[in-house]
This record gives sequence, structure tokens and C-alpha cells, in this order.
Amino acid sequence: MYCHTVRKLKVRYALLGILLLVLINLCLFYNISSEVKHTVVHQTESSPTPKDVISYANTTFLAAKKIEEALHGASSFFSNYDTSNYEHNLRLLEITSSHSNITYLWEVAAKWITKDQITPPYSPLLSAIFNVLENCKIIGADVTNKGTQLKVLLTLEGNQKALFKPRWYARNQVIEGSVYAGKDRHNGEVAAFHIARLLGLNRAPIVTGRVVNLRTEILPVSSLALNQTFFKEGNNTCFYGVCRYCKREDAVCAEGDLLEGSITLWFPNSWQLKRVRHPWQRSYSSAPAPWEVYRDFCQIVKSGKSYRDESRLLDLVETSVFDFLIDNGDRHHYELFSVDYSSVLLIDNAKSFGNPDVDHIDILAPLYQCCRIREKLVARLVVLKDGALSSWLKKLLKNHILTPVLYDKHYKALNRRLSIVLAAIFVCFQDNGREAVLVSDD
Ligand SMILES: Nc1ncnc2c1ncn2[C@@H]1O[C@H](COP(=O)(O)OP(=O)(O)OP(=O)(O)O)[C@@H](O)[C@H]1O
Ligand SMILES: [Mn+2]
Repeated sequence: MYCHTVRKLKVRYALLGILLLVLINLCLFYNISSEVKHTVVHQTESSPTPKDVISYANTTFLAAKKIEEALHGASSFFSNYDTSNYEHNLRLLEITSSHSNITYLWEVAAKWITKDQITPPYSPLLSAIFNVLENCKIIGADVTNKGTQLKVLLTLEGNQKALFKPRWYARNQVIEGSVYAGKDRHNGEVAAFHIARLLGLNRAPIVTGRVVNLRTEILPVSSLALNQTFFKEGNNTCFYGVCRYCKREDAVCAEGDLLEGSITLWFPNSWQLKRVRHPWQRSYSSAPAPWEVYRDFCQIVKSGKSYRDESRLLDLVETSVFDFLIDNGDRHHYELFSVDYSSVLLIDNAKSFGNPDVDHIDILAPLYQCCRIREKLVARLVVLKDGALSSWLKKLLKNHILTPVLYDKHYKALNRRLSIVLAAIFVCFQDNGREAVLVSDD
């Protein structure tokens, strides 16, 4: 009886506690959302600024303001920054080679994979792999239940799988609306791969472009499920595939039979993936996400079991820098290899390069809320400042099969965003001291 009463009391107190928590959160939420600001910061000729920034919740607004004010100081600070310990010879990225043994090349790529990398920092054989992906024989084409967007899972000569994401937009089309608006940008996926490598982040799947002939290369080898979604619109061959957002009204059409897309090398079966919810996931509604509300959100994340080892968090900070540069605000989940201590992989970079006139500074939240970053990445960013990022990227994409991979305004946006990243790092230095921010090599 006594026990029963105590249990009842306990339940009552627990319920009261929960009610109080809900009330506190509601008050907090109301306060914050009434302060949501709409800020439009215009760019001046001399200094790049976060331009046309969309509506901020409170934490984003404050961070953006500080970062914007630090742009000038950051620029002079980093012009004297010593990167000599980290001088990387970016020229090595340009070296190419040809190799015609297809099976050998698939084996090479498979062996490159470790828990921390998908490609080595430099290898001339990468260009040979691109070449095979762009041209080899397609022996199978099927739908895939992975992800939500329209894609085709190809089997290539030598039994290698690859993922084809079709072209939806012209290069110069600006995607208006929210940061995650629109369909995939296959060219963004390609540019992102090279940007990741320029940053020293060799964790994006190998990807290039391909122009496929739907009639001669896909239809004869396609599965029934895929085949059934094909139709003709005038002279053009179209299909809509099988996926969550796949429907006939949303088909993709080739020009005649020729359809451009990105083609990503599939990992070997021995490297399975694990999918994890991103702590800085957007709310995808008008209500703010927790990271927009709590300024000490990073502390909350750090107290979680998965982030006790800081390297996972540092990977997310690196990912946020990469995503901010390419303007990918759709990393709702992230993926890892399902082995112990895998790095965070940069899989699915196609929701990128939507609008070159907008900088979504809130993509950088893991950086400005945690203020911890690997020294190695900072050094790379410094090496790539003052336009070096875009000129290196242009060099790497010069003879690309999808030339021009990026419309010119996107190159300008990349340089502008890189200055903003450095300003965010500079703000961290000012607030916490450089030593507390930089993490030296593991
Ligand atoms: N190179 C690869 N090798 C093996 N698996 C892969 C590869 N690329 C992607 N995948 C798997 O396929 C899934 C779907 O790919 P991707 O995320 O690019 O498509 P998506 O339709 O845009 O997904 P989402 O709807 O989640 O944004 C990934 O989550 C991953 O599990
Ligand atoms: Mn996607």
C-alpha cells in the first residue's frame, strides 16, 4: 500500500516535471520566434558579406552579425597566417594518367577505402577511373530503394555498381526558395567532390559526369521496374523511376535520347554504411530547430554518447564548412562506414549550388557554436583564400566531360563564402583564444 502511494506520488511528480519542462520550452520558443529577424545584408565591392541572408532565428542572427563584423579583421589576420607546416602541393591533384584495365581500376578504388578516406590525397589513377566511369559499357540499370530522389543504379562492365543522378536544370538556373528547395544538381555533386579534395577532405565518393543514351545504353539492360517508367514526349525520351518523390508528372527528359547526369562509384559490399541523424538537422517547418534556439547547443551535443570522442564532432564541423561553401543545407542525416571509429563521409552533395547570390550562414552553425576545428583544415582554407579556391577548382574541372561544371557566378560565391568561413574562425579565436579553437593533427 505504502509502495503504491509512493509510486503514485512519483508518477505525479514526474508528470508535473514534464509539464513544467514543456511550459519552459514553450515560453523559450515563443520568445525566440517573436525575435526572428529577416535580414538582408548587401554586398559591397570591397568586402564580401553574408548576402541576402534568409530569416534568422536568434542564435543565427547574432552569429551572422559577429561574423560579418569580423570580415575585415579576419582578412588581415589570415594574410599573415603561417601555413608552412601544412603546405600541400595542390599541383599534385592535377596529375593524370590513363589506364585501360577496367577491373584493375575498380580494384584500385576499392582498396583506397579505409575508415577515414574514400580517395587518397593524390593519385593519377583517379583520372583513369573518371575516364572509365564516363565511357565504359553499361550492363545493367535498375531502380534503387536508397534515398528519396530519382536515381538509376547502374551496373558497369566488370560488375561495378554506380549511381546515376540525372540533370534537371540548366547550368545558369538559380534555385529560389529555401536552402533545400528544388531537385538534385548533378553538376553540384561533381564540383563538390573536387572541392572536398581541395580542402583535404577525401571522404566524398568518387564521382564524375556521363552523357547516357537512354535508348541504346539504358533501355536494353534495364530492369522491368525501371523500364515501365519510360515514355516519349515528342522526340524526347523521359522516365520517372521508382522512389519516394518519383511520379510521371515529375519525369526527367533527355534531349532526344541523350541524358546528362552524375555517375558515382558505388562502394564495395565490404564497406556497409550507417546512417545517423544530424544534430544540426533543420526543422523543415517554420518552428525553429533546437540548434537555432539554444546558444549552447554544442554543449548539449557533446554530452551525447556518440560525441564523447571529439573526432565525430570535428568531422561535423568540417562537413559544415564544406556544406557552407557548396551551399548544401540539406544534410539531415550523415553517413559513416559501419566499422568502429569511421569518419563522417561526405555522401550526397547534390543539393548544392542552388543560388550563388545567397549565403546560408546557418549551415556553419556547428563551427560557430562549437568553435573547435582541425588546424589542418584552417591551413587549407588559408591557402585557398583570395580567389585560389575558384582558380584551383577551375583548373581541376577544365577538361571535364560536363564542362562547364559550374556557372561563373558560383565561382565568385565560393570565394566569398571562403572569406566568411575564415571570419567565423576568426570570431572563435577572438572569443576563445586560438589555442582553445585549433585542434592539431591526431
Ligand atoms: N557511392 C555509394 N556507395 C554505396 N552506397 C551509396 C553510395 N552513394 C550513396 N549510397 C547510399 O544510397 C543512399 C542514397 O544516396 P543519396 O543520398 O545520394 O540519394 P538521395 O536520394 O539524394 O537521398 P536523400 O533522399 O536521403 O537525400 C545513401 O544514403 C547511401 O546509403
Ligand atoms: Mn539527397
